[in-house]
Amino acid sequence: MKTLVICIWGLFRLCLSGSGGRAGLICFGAVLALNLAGVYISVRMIAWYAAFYNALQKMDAAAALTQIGVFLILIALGSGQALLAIWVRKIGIMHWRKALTSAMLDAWLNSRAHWRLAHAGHPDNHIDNPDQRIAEDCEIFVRRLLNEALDVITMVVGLFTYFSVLWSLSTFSLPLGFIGLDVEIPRYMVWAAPVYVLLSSLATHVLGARLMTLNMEQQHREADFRYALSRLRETSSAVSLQAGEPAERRILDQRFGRIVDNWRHLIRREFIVGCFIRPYMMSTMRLPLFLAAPAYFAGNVTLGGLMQLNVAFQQVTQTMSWFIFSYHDLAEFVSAARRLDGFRIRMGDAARAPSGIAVTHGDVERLETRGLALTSPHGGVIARIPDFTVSRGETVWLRGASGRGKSTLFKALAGMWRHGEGHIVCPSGRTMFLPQHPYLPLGDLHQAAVYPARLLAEGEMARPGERAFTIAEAEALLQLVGLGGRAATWAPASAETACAHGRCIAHSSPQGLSGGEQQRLMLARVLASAPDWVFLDEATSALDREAERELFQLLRRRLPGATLVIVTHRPPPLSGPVRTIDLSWAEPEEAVDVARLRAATA
Ligand SMILES: Nc1ncnc2c1ncn2[C@@H]1O[C@H](COP(=O)(O)OP(=O)(O)OP(=O)(O)O)[C@@H](O)[C@H]1O
Repeated sequence: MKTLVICIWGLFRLCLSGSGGRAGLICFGAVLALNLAGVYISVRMIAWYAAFYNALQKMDAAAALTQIGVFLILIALGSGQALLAIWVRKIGIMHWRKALTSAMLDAWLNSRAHWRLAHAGHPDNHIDNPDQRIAEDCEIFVRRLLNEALDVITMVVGLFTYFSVLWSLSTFSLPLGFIGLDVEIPRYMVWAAPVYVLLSSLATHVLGARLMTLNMEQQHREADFRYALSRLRETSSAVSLQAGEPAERRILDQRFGRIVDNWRHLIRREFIVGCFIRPYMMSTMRLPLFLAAPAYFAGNVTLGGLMQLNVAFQQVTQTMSWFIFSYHDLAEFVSAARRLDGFRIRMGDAARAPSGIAVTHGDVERLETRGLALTSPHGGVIARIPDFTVSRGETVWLRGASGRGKSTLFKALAGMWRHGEGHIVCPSGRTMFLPQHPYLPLGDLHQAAVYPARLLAEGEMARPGERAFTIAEAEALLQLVGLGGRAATWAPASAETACAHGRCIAHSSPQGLSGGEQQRLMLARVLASAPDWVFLDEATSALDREAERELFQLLRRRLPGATLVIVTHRPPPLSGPVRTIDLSWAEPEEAVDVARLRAATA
């Protein structure tokens, strides 16, 4: 329980971060005030019952007519209060969700936690479906937090109010002579309400305890299924070419089957809890009438008083029954909070994870590795890298057989790969790594050409110090790499549209470009970024020899002072001097003592 409170408090503090947090707090206060106004209207409504039914009992038509007018005013006020509270509540949810999502995105993207979590290696550090946690759990957490917190506060205030009304109305006692006891229970209607609710809450908890775990599991399985579907959408060309649809279907069926399995348990459990909650809800409407009937027949209370008592009792039981009615919502809230908190902790751990490889930043002139050994996350040795130094302006070909650790070496040079030992002195200038598999971001082709820089909208100016490009500049870059005019005609195979800067753009998928075209696009990005150091990991493997030669010459012409570190399986077709560093002999001769590495870096 203590850890749950700490976890909810930690997430709540994230909701309060930034300007959205303050705006959400103001909304919270406004809804609270409206809810308290709602309690006041309910108390007036209880009094109305006595006035109206007494007027009916006395056959006083004029008084009854007046009470109908009062009723209409109360209904108008109550409806206005309820609608306004819902509206402000939703605005508050929006503000806090924005703050929480932003904090989660920061944690996920900063310190490359997103990469480290995906490549954690150890199953204990693995985190499933971060997309679901950020998109869905943040929304559930904020919505439930705001709703339940407001309900609890309103409930406590309402409870005192309704209780005092019930106390003032229940002046009569219940003689227990009918069960042979010579005692009376004074104000028995007051005691009946909490006893009834407490027993019912206990029963609900016992019956519904498993709902929490089942709900959590359901969200987890739903996210797994969604992930498989979106992955199929992204890789549909590869699946189709290999006629992999039946295999995909099997995977999807299996994942959906897991949803159905859990769903069955969930439905069964909800049914069991419902078997209790339904009659409970219905009985609270009539129970007070039955309980107060002896007092009515004994002449201790009028018809109006009976109706007033009925409503006051209902208000007390309904308010106290918050726990019972909200059980499902609370279960969902707790599971979302736990998932989010687990995610937050893992992201923090991933960002702080010690590295066996010491990376320091020297001057812009030099890249150096000393005693570098790369291991897998599980500790197996991937490669020992021979010591090498690369100077500014050089062109270096890193060669080595497939699987020798070239891409992993690049990741280590980029400061991402932490498993292993040794020392890297990185150059301090602007660096760019082109990965082996081209990446196309969401957005149009112009945006993709200047990624990760920003594409300016028509007439927009770059912010001071910002690297941003106009559409004309992006088009010029595309022309340089042989993709001129493609942005206008390009219709990606699976496109969805979204509106940005007032115009609709196609969300691209790699299927819209050939492999070679995707690599050309990546090289346009290098020209846009104009880095001092360029690391190309088989970045031209899909191009024919002539196109490869042209593009390398283009790179050299446009970036004459840049260092090119190239990983390819065939010699890069460059006319100038190219130094070769051979990684082939870098096969491990002995296993790296991973325990020693961990101890050294802890
Ligand atoms: N996250 C990881 N977990 C475990 N092993 C990994 C991981 N990433 C890479 N490896 C292993 O490290 C070895 C080197 O992989 P890497 O991709 O660096 O090779 P490469 O030299 O670039 O190969 P290729 O020329 O085929 O692209 C491979 O055996 C690979 O399975």
